Amino acid sequence: MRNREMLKDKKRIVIKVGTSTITYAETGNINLEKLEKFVRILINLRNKGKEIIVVSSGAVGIGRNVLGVKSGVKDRAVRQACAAVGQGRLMMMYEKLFAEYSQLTAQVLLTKESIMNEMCAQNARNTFDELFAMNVVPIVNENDAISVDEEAYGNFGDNDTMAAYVASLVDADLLILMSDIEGLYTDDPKKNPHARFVHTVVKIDEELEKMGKGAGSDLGTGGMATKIEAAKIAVNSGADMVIANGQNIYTIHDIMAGKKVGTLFLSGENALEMENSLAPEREQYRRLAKRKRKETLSKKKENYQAGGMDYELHGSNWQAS
Ligand SMILES: Nc1ncnc2c1ncn2[C@@H]1O[C@H](COP(=O)(O)OP(=O)(O)O)[C@@H](O)[C@H]1O
Ligand SMILES: N[C@@H](CCC(=O)OP(=O)(O)O)C(=O)O
Repeated sequence: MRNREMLKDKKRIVIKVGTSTITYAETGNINLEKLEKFVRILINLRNKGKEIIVVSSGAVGIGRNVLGVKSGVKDRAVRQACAAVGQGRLMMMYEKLFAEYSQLTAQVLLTKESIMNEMCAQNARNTFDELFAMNVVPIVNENDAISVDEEAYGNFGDNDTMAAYVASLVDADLLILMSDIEGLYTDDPKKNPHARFVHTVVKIDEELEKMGKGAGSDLGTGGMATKIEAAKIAVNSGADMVIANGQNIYTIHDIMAGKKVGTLFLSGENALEMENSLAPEREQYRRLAKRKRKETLSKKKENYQAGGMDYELHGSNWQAS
């Protein structure tokens, strides 16, 4: 379990790619080479018998690019128009690439209501089940052209949490978020050079939540904060989650092979197993640390004695008096 072997056996997998993964940051154009590789990886996973759902961002970025709209436009109608144009272009590219391997795809555009309203959610669940039965790969995005943030349910705004809701809706056992960074650090490494990488998360607590800051680029939405939100939803629904760098899209192979790439968030059952398996190692470490502390203390005492100095015990530490 601890060496991520269990990832090999995952059957129903939701894979989310961010705008930064499928477009060139400098030009905003689609990265065709990467998209093609991505599609091949997905078909290969299908060939292995996995059930795949793709959550793909990119509608707004691609639409902006083809319409020549400058980045950073905040006007909602413009953004939604960009999404409407971009979504078509995005889907056309996926269709074309999947068709090369005779793999059928389906566009599923969701709103927050379609997940939060139990009747809509049941409909969506039935649709996904039917698509799986028909061997179709669903390609999901938020219905950006119509979703608004003021109404009863609001909108997702970011595909990280939406992908987690989708994973929960279809009872996926793994959610993979391909990002522009290799995973979670203790702080945004673009701003804090001392940030350390986190390989595995067993428990999402307040301290961990504080690590996740906003997006690091103009293209990204949500940053690490929404990915931690997504992790909470995923692990609570019983799916493990991995955040990895989409720069090298073949990393998906490594994840599925159980290699130690990205940050793995363990779901309840797996987290418990990990905790238990770590217990003897922790105990061993505690004993070792205690022995080392004792050795250091007696060395200190010896040094005081050798130097003819007076010393006394302060708490559990020898200090010169
Ligand atoms: N604790 C953190 N660890 C890693 N990245 C972080 C952290 N806090 C904020 N970030 C930022 O989140 C970004 C990734 O999210 P985002 O910009 O939404 O891109 P994407 O949509 O490609 O996932 C990183 O590039 C980084 O700048
Ligand atoms: N639904 C939006 C993407 C929102 C989003 O989360 O974007 P990203 O941070 O690039 O994954 C779109 O397709 O442009």
